[in-house]
Amino acid sequence: MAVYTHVSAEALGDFLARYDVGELVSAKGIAEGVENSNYLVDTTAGRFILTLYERRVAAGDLPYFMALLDHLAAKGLAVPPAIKDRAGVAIQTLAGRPACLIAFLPGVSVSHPTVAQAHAAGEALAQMHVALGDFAGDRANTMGHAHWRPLLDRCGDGIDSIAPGLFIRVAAALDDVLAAWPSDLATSAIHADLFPDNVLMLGDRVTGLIDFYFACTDIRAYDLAITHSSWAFDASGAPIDPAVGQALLDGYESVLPLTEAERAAMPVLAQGACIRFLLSRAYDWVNTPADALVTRKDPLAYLRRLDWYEAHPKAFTR
Ligand SMILES: Nc1ncnc2c1ncn2[C@@H]1O[C@H](COP(=O)(O)OP(=O)(O)O)[C@@H](O)[C@H]1O
Ligand SMILES: N[C@@H](CCOP(=O)(O)O)C(=O)O
Repeated sequence: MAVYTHVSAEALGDFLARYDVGELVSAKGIAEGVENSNYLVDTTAGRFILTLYERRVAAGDLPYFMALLDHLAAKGLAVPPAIKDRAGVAIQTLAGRPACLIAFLPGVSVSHPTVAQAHAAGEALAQMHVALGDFAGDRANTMGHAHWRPLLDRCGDGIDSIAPGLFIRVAAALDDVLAAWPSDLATSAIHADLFPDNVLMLGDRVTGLIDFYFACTDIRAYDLAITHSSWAFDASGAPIDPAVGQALLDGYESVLPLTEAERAAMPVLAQGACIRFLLSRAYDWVNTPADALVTRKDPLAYLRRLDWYEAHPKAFTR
């Protein structure tokens, strides 16, 4: 459940009155997601998403995220731009939180991607990278590789309560990955969290890419590695049909072929992706009470993926 901030009907009605979006009909908290509070809002003019930014989203980063969404939407990509009120303002304050009213996109996120769906997601990621080639915005990756050791240190010994020996296991993997981390690959704005739950689909068609709140400037192929680490495995971290992971890569390369240097770096980028999500999940696991409303995500699913990438160094070889 991810509704951290309650918005009263009165406050929402006053908020919507700033916009040309009709009258409030209904509003329901959305259970999916872990970062922000999201409501599905129906008005007499249509359907919208109301997002109140919590936790890891800094208000100062919102102009970057909104500019990125406007850039992609202007190029015809299926992303949800924020709606502007009558004064042209997109980033608002509601119930004491930064808040945006966002275009609703149709589609559902798949739990068990098929080959065709993974191929379409890979294509959509590459199309996004192409469209971001001339995006001027810049945001440092606050969850990037330079932050992983400090994050592991902040988890501390507590991480061993998740699995005995986890601290030492992650520290060793981190040493290897940081020693091999590439410094010469193309960078651009990346999504950095394109998990299946952030891709809306109807059948085999991508109808929306959402949740850009980790977007940042980083290695472009790292975005593909993050996406692979989330699409090619099930929720427990076990690899699903290898054809699904391959279809994701094929879909990506049908639009934007990898360079040889990018392909060679994919194993270390994928292991880095595993460490990044293992650590953020572990930090949340250790710091979120087991009875909190939000569902904690399993850090060990990312340890299993890390094990798999380490054991399959040729997974990205043609
Ligand atoms: N623009 C949108 N159109 C349709 N549904 C959306 C949209 N944005 C979010 N959602 C729904 O809300 C859920 C949570 O959104 P998300 O941005 O992933 O939250 P969080 O940032 O908390 O992880 C999504 O899984 C999806 O069901
Ligand atoms: N995708 C991350 C957590 C971020 O959650 P999201 O719902 O905002 O995508 C993970 O699975 O660890």
